[in-house]
Amino acid sequence: MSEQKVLIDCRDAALGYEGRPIWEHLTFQVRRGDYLCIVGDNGSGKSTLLKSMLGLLRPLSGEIRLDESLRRGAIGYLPQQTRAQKDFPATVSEVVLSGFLSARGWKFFYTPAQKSQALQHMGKLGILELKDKCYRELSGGQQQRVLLARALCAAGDLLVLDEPVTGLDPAAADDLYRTLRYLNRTEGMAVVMVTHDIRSALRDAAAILHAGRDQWFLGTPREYLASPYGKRFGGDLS
Ligand SMILES: Nc1ncnc2c1ncn2[C@@H]1O[C@H](COP(=O)(O)OP(=O)(O)OP(=O)(O)O)[C@@H](O)[C@H]1O
Repeated sequence: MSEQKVLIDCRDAALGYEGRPIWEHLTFQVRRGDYLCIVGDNGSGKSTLLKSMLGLLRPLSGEIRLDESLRRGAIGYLPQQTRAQKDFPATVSEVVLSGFLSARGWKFFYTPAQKSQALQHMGKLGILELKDKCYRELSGGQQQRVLLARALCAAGDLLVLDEPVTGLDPAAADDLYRTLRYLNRTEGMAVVMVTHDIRSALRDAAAILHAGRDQWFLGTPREYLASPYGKRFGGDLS
């Protein structure tokens, strides 16, 4: 068992709306350096869980406890992109820097430290040369990198991603996964990702949480493949 700091501690939680639970008796932890993929059919409750993890939806019972830094807003969140966002008329730098908005408080300008951090994140994600370009003129893969750099500005130890490769071609998707592996393995960031890409979940995740209609399953990729949920995919880990 990892000795890393616990970021999210979910204990016997029931999650849902108007008193009707979608998840029941949900218990799991996310620690620094974890890589958790949340999978399951459409409508099975994945977004409901993300909203609860982000503190946007209160559990019906039980509790989801967030580490102090997360409660102060240090969560890098990459939401599903809407069409309107794809057409956002701002430069790449402006979009990346907006990741600091919640930390900026009453100030009107970004601090030199924030500007330099934003440049570092852009460098790390290979988009530095795009910094003065207009966001809406970029490819889908480049846009996701910009949004990831933006999420890193807000992130402390945790990145939360909602179907991040939707609409990307296989090469761009692989690029994004490689970057996430780097952030996870080299920088120790915890990654929590909702995904329909079961192959990448089996390859990269340390744990898979399956949202089922009546019950959920949590285990390693190997345990998942041996479970009734994973057997459906009939794949292997090679
Ligand atoms: N605000 C809400 N109020 C009431 N019910 C909701 C609300 N949001 C979602 N639901 C219901 O909760 C259930 C789970 O929805 P959720 O969006 O969490 O599923 P999902 O697994 O993320 O689906 P998808 O893969 O399609 O994104 C669905 O039956 C949905 O209709």
